[in-house]
Amino acid sequence: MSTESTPEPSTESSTPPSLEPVPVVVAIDGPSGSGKSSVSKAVATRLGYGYVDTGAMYRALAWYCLDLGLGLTDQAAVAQAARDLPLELGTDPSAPTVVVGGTDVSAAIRTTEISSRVSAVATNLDVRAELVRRQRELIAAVAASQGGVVAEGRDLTTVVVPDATVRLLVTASEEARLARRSTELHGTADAASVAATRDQIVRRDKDDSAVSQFLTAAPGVTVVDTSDLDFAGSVQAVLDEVNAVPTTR
Ligand SMILES: Nc1ncnc2c1ncn2[C@@H]1O[C@H](COP(=O)(O)OP(=O)(O)OP(=O)(O)O)[C@@H](O)[C@H]1O
Ligand SMILES: Nc1ccn([C@H]2C[C@H](O)[C@@H](COP(=O)(O)O)O2)c(=O)n1
Repeated sequence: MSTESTPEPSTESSTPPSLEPVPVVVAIDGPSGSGKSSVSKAVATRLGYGYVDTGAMYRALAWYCLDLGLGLTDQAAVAQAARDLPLELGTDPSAPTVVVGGTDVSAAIRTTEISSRVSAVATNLDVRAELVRRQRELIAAVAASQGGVVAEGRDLTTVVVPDATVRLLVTASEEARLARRSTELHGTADAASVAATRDQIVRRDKDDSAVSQFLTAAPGVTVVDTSDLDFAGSVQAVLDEVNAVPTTR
């Protein structure tokens, strides 16, 4: 007779497998002056994520082309410059930096000259192909290394990372956007200052919207309208959207 005992049925409880965090990609688009850059930086800081400012890449290219003496409407030369662009983008949301060929151009790319001329390079489709390729690589690397990334611009939700964890269109009325940019540039939103700001908001959005959808939300993209929110309220509205999405698998 065998002395071996019959194995008891397993008494293990049916504990669910532990959930692993997945790298989070928050994609934010919006028109000029909607507050997407400042809100994205604040959200990334709060969440401990990296920050990718894709507009800074188009601005850096415009700066590089002007520094080389290229005409921004010379499509082939500007596209070649995009492929050659020696760009390093710092992704710390509390101190994002933009370096081209060893020169820190973080401030130089924010001048009125670059703001008013950058659409000429951003509407060059060969430029977009090259910069979108670089943006996808950078976003994936930052998300993997930091657990999450907030990336913002005009075509993140539709072209660059349409499969992002969270897809938002941060917008505001034209009146609110003009007032914000006017206050930022001139310290006031009086009629003369707002009029002087129109090119940077209205004309630029018209030009940029010829190649990207950021005036209306694409299917699956959530609109965050900040027209009646203060800055802290805008940050909280975006955080609420991010926190509503499961980030484990
Ligand atoms: N409720 C608000 N939400 C967000 N930003 C606000 C708000 N009120 C004022 N601002 C200010 O609006 C200005 C414009 O914001 P920001 O530069 O982030 O816009 P943007 O959408 O990134 O513009 P652009 O695409 O032209 O760079 C900033 O000075 C910001 O502090
Ligand atoms: N994903 C992007 C980001 C930016 N642009 C264009 C739009 C602007 O004219 C320019 C600079 O952007 P900003 O720094 O003002 O946000 O680049 C784009 O076409 N696509």
